Amino acid sequence: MAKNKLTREDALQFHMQPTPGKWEIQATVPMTTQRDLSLAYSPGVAIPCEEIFANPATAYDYTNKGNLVAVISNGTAVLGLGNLGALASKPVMEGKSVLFKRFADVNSIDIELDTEDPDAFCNAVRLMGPTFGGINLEDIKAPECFIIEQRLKEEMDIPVFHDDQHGTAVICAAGLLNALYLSGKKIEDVKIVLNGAGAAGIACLELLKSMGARHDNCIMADTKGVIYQGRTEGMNQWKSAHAVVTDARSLADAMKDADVFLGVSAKGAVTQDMVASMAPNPVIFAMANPDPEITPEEAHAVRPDAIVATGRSDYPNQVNNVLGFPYLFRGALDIHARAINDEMKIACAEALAALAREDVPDEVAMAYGKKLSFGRDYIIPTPFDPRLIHRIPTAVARAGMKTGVARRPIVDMDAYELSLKSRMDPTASILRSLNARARAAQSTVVFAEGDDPRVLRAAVLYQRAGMGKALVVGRSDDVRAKLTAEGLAEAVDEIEVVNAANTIHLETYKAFLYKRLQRNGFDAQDIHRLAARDRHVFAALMLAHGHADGMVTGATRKSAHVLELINHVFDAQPHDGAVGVTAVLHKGRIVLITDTLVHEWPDENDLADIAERGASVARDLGLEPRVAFLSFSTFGSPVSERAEKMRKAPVVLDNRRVDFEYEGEMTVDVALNPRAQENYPFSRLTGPANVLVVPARHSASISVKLMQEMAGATVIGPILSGVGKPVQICSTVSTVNDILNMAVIAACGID
Ligand SMILES: NC(=O)C1=CN([C@@H]2O[C@H](COP(=O)(O)OP(=O)(O)OC[C@H]3O[C@@H](n4cnc5c(N)ncnc54)[C@H](OP(=O)(O)O)[C@@H]3O)[C@@H](O)[C@H]2O)C=CC1
Ligand SMILES: CC(=O)C(=O)O
Ligand SMILES: [Mg+2]
Repeated sequence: MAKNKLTREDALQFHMQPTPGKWEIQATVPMTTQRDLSLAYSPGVAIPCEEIFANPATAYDYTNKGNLVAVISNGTAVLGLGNLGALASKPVMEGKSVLFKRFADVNSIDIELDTEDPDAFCNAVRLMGPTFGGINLEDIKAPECFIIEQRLKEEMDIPVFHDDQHGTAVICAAGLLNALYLSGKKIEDVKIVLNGAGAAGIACLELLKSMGARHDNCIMADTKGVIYQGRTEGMNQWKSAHAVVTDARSLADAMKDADVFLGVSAKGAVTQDMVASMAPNPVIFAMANPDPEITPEEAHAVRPDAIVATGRSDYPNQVNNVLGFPYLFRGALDIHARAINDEMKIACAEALAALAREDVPDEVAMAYGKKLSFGRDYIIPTPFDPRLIHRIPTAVARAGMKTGVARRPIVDMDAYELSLKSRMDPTASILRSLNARARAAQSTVVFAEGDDPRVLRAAVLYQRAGMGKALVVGRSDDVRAKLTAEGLAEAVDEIEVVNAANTIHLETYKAFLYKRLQRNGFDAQDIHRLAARDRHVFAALMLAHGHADGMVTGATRKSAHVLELINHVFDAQPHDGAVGVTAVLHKGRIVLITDTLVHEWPDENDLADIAERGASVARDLGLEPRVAFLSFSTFGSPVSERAEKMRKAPVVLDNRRVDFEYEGEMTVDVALNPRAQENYPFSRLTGPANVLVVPARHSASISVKLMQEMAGATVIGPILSGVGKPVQICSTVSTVNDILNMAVIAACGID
């Protein structure tokens, strides 16, 4: 079943926030000083221009050409939505660009050309050749796409690849190899019916035939029905090449006794009756996007013996070209290929099929919240498989070198494989695995501030993402009005609103609170006010009594105030061992900064406690902790009274015999930079620190906010640790995503 229900509103919000669209450009060189300007621009820029003029191959050394791919469309076949035109295709093309970056670290820009004329299209693309290392054509309808691709391949000296044709064919072939293996059938013997005789359909059938499928066993159909020999209506030369002698005229006729159905046509093109008439153990790839020809539920209802795949990410077996184009181009770019040829495509298909049969690493299981193993529901690797980046491009590059399209062959393949591994951003996998853990935990999270639209959105997202149950503290009519104003009216019935008026536990909560606070100047009336009217306290009481597994608050009030209120219910004071740990993610690195919430001016013993909590949170996030005690001096120089406690804290830890690395005092550059660390060979850190213990809360706050504002770092936290229950306090400037991240941390039980 499709698990993660997406609404139109979700999709539109995603595309609007934080800025319209899905990507932006950043400089990779410093652009701060006069000298930087003179190098990046005139006069310095003249030198590489002259070098490239003298030797064009050096464009790969002095410009971004070698890692830049254009995603180009005219919008004539946008997914399965039809001819929406150039402008409306832009979200898909921006999407392909970010997939290039995310999965294979290929820089990519989208270009939408407002023409249906193949000549005009080819001219525009050809003239852009010098800019790019490769051209990925996308969502251009058949038959024009065949003419365009063929011409551009002839006219350009960089890879030109129509993703909907060859990307789809490669993934379809990989999935089919494995599906047939599982159903005990051979490609030479099976009867294949393919619906949709366009870009994807023609290319799929051609590749499968080159891999052994027999012409007479393959029937192709389009909107006019079966493409039989002698048909004249709606034909073209590409369809004619696949016409067969057959009595079948409709798709239903063709599907009778078929072993394989491949759909690259449109939503709902296949009925349950058609599926029911197929041969035993049928293979059904309903690849139309965004909605398949038939859903897996519908297909399985009539044929439980079928292996079913779709193009979507919310069902098992996603047969989608996202598994192909990033890695095909990565391999091609890395050998400065002139083209992506058939051998490279087949190498890609075989490598993907082989990968799916291997043991799946735990990391992937974490990302998907379940163990995957080769079988009917796992015939093809999942897009988040971290092995793809080093396994597929190497296979593609090898095939390219063997077939002579490499301008710069790779000499050391082992080193190449290693360099591919290091391209991927480890922070992405941390966030992904937290999400997966939350999904597996299915925790009930109480969102204390149900009067804030950001909180409501986060609560709805939490629940819709299948993480568990979201409870929001608030008044039902107010929540309803706010959700409706946010365009989320249908979510009103999805999330549960909780408050003092609708709980049966109010008296229990009050008794608990009275017991804790009666000797601190609180009388019965104060207790009633706190328990019944303060949403932070009410949510904390729910958590304390096991009526929720985690709580999130702090979006509407300063964290110090919120912490004070939480302290009525939990022991979250400095002397209780509570600590705030903030994760800062930037440029593929993650560091935890602590204490960002509880201790104003910790002494050396507090600092040692803080280090222990920081190390524990690091382990919870999947990091092996290396703790640095930070100051403005390193190992006693310069001497300063203010640095004294940072010098003493490691000594306190020495006596505690903790099981993680720590060192200090040191400046932040020594903590983070391995070269700066070389000056201190006696240091006990074996690498850059990932937990930074700072001298005071104000320095913590300054560091985190500086990273956020100046560098655009992603900040998660402060994660409140040491309270014994997952209470997470976000900041008043939190976005919906920040609040959701805190809910995920709470849901994972990190405390
Ligand atoms: N999963 C994946 O990775 C991919 C999936 N696709 C999907 O494949 C589909 C086609 O894309 P593409 O090849 O680029 O588009 P094209 O426009 O090039 O081709 C579409 C083809 O589908 C046929 N068709 C359309 N509707 C029906 C129908 N109801 N019954 C039978 N045939 C139909 C058309 O028939 P006619 O010739 O008679 O007009 C045409 O032959 C889309 O849904 C797209 O999302 C595409 C690429 C990748
Ligand atoms: C996946 C894709 O490229 C398409 O559906 O068009
Ligand atoms: Mg496409």
